[in-house]
Amino acid sequence: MFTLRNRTTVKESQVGEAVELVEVHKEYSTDAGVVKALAGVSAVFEAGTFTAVMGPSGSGKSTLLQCAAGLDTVTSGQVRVAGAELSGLSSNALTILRRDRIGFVFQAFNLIPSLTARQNIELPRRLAGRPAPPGDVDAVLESVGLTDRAGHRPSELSGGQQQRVAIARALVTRPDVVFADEPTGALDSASSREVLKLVRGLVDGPGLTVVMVTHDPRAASHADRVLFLADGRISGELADPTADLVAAQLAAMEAGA
Ligand SMILES: Nc1ncnc2c1ncn2[C@@H]1O[C@H](COP(=O)(O)OP(=O)(O)OP(=O)(O)O)[C@@H](O)[C@H]1O
Repeated sequence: MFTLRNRTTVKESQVGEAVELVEVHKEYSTDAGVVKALAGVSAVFEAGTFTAVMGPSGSGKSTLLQCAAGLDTVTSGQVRVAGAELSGLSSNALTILRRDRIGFVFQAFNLIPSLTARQNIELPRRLAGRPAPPGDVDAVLESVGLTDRAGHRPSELSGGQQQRVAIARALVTRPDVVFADEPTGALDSASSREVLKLVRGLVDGPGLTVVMVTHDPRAASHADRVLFLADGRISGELADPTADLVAAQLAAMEAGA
């Protein structure tokens, strides 16, 4: 299993809140007027936990993820990641925080077709001018079960394997938090299960914090809890979710209950 940085000592961020949002508002100005994507979201994501974020289309899930990961700025409110308040950081410090402490996994695997799995994993660190030690790349390849596929290009890998390469790429910087936006959205159910088991293992083993947007109740059932969003607000929360309970909650939301 891949070992996160300083696992011999307990990091401050692993015993408290890895991510905290306080009264976060996010508005977009459009030709049609102002869109309130987030309308006062407060949430804590404890270190070493796995949270699924669900809700109807347009409820603000991706915006929440983008703001929490420092990929987008908030209109008002605060976002803290690993103890740092994002709006208080210079753009340089924010870049370093994102590079060193945060991983991001998308629905589209976003792999470079001409590069091998290993080269794809190495790419972000190379572009940042800080190549990963080969041992680190070996460790993440092993942690996602792709040691024997390191030399394969994306076209030679299944969808599930490609997403595992994308996860390894997010892990090679040894982040505290991984944000995943519909990571199983493009996968069949068997590959989805494989990827979700892997993610679950990264939380249970090395103690990663994972925040995952999904539309799929079965995917959400792998998480420790589900946060439900509606109209840019948190409308509910479910601990120890099962697929049936999640589906029932979503159906109730759709029915306006
Ligand atoms: N860059 C943007 N400019 C203008 N409006 C935006 C922008 N990004 C998101 N929005 C709007 O903000 C609201 C929330 O969008 P968001 O993508 O966060 O929802 P979502 O819950 O992730 O939706 P989906 O499940 O369909 O992906 C929507 O009304 C959307 O149209």
